[in-house]
Amino acid sequence: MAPMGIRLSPLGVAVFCLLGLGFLYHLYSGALSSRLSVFKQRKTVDLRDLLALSMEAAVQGGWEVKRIRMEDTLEEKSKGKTKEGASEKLTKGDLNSHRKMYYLIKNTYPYIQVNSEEHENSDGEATVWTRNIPDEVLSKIPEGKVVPAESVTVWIDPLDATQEYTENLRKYVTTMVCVAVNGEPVVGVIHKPFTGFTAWAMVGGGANVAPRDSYNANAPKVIVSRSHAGKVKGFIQQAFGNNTEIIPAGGAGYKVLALLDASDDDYEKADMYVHVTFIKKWDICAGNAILKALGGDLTTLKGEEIDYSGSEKNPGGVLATVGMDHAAVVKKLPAWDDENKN
Ligand SMILES: Nc1ncnc2c1ncn2[C@@H]1O[C@H](COP(=O)(O)O)[C@@H](OP(=O)(O)O)[C@H]1O
Ligand SMILES: [Mg+2]
Ligand SMILES: [Mg+2]
Ligand SMILES: [Mg+2]
Repeated sequence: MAPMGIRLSPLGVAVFCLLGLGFLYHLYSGALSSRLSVFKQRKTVDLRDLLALSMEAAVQGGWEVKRIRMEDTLEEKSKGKTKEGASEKLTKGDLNSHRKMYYLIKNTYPYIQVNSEEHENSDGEATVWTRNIPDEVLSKIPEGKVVPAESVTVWIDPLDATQEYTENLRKYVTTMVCVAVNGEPVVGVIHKPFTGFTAWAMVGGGANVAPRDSYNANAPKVIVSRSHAGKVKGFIQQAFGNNTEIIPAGGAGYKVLALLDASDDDYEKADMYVHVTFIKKWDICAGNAILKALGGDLTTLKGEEIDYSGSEKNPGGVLATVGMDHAAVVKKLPAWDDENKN
């Protein structure tokens, strides 16, 4: 009798091999994807590159803001009401600028967090940054500064002072980009679409604007909102007296520039900026970064630093100063009762 042997059918061998290969692929792809996710966590970004990109985004958004105003095709709508009941306006200038700015940044760095005031469901622009760093940046910041990509939050205000934009008060209008690292504002860009001026600064790097020579902390000229003022007048008079000069102006970006030496436009020269109603982080982050780079401060009315990560809300008001003792000013302010917190 012939010994019993196992006959392997060629089909069986093929199926067996395929199963084996599948199993190995499963193991390997698991290991590979976990390695890739480690790689992803280690992505980095250079803050000087982000500054140059932010400047480019603010300028490109600004072209749209200017064009829509010149063509008078604002298509003004209301997004709803602020907590205080003012109409929150939205125009084609806000939306077109958002599209330019958001996608330029997001297409260049898809893996960083970008928070814009506006949103849009249509397909975005296919633009990518040219990687050109302006000479004025290279000369003031000779070396880059690399940080982990996951520590970065970018805040975009595609059009600040929309209310004034609808009233054709052009000098108040800006486009803004801010880069925060671990919640701290480090790069700020405020662009003026109608003069073409771009104010920029990087904390610990450089800036193209500077504080004025002197400020009056005892009898200050205080710049405030003209369309979201709330009870700011009484608040300021309680701190500095009934004769305090109060300057109503539009735009959070404009009001920060009014503290500095910017000369592209006709700025009211203010000693401090105070805001008592609710405000969002895209309104104040760029100004905060610029003031911080110049040794100034932008805090809540209790003097607390603002964390530019997470939620967009800033319910604690704003006090912005440069070239003076910020903590001493906070002490002069009336108690802030968080009435705007939600
Ligand atoms: N109470 C409030 N609620 C929501 N947004 C406010 C606000 N007060 C001011 N802002 C926003 O902060 C920016 C500056 O305001 P103001 O000119 O009144 O000082 C404006 O940004 P946008 O124009 O980008 O919406 C405005 O909408
Ligand atoms: Mg708005
Ligand atoms: Mg704004
Ligand atoms: Mg806006």
